[in-house]
Amino acid sequence: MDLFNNDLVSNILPYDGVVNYYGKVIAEKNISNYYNQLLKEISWNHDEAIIFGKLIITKRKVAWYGDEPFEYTYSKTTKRALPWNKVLLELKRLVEHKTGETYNSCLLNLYHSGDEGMAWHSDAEKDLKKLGSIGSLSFGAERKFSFKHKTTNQKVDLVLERGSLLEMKGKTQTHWLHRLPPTKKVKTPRINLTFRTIER
Ligand SMILES: O=C(O)CCC(=O)C(=O)O
Ligand SMILES: [Fe+2]
Repeated sequence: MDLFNNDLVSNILPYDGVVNYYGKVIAEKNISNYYNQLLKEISWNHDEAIIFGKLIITKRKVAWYGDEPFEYTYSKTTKRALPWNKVLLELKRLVEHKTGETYNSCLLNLYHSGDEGMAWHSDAEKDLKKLGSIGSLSFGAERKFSFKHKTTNQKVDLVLERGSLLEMKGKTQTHWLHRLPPTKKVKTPRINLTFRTIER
């Protein structure tokens, strides 16, 4: 059943990487339960970043979970992973089942409204598995998500539906940036989970 479904999932990038959009992978009746559970049971905190030497506190909230208390450094600040809880382990298994990959950590983002987004970046920190898979689950408000090629500037946009799974792998992070653009149209929160593999 899942193998059959996977055959229908195709790469949305034209070249230089693989991004598979699986659409909704969670039963409609369970999507809002997961959203509420994540809102309640995740240890959400405002993110800190150092940009041009200045400490910035983001409006969006983040959390970081993993197999071990991994330290994860990005935007020049270091975070330590919390141990998995039940809902995250359940979602990790679901993503692993769909993509056929394994993950040992998860970065979560809570965007309170369309005012909050994430600027152009690629996920290529030195501790992340090279060319590894990143599995991205979305809950709450539907938002546009964009890719931009680093040299050709070609753009690819899609809408990340509630309960959907997006997978980025191969050379995607080498050649493409991605972002969650802010939007005036969205007034409600969105939760995103990116399952990743940290290597030491
Ligand atoms: O919110 C999203 O959909 C993606 C977030 C993201 O790109 C990241 O956490 O690296
Ligand atoms: Fe990212």
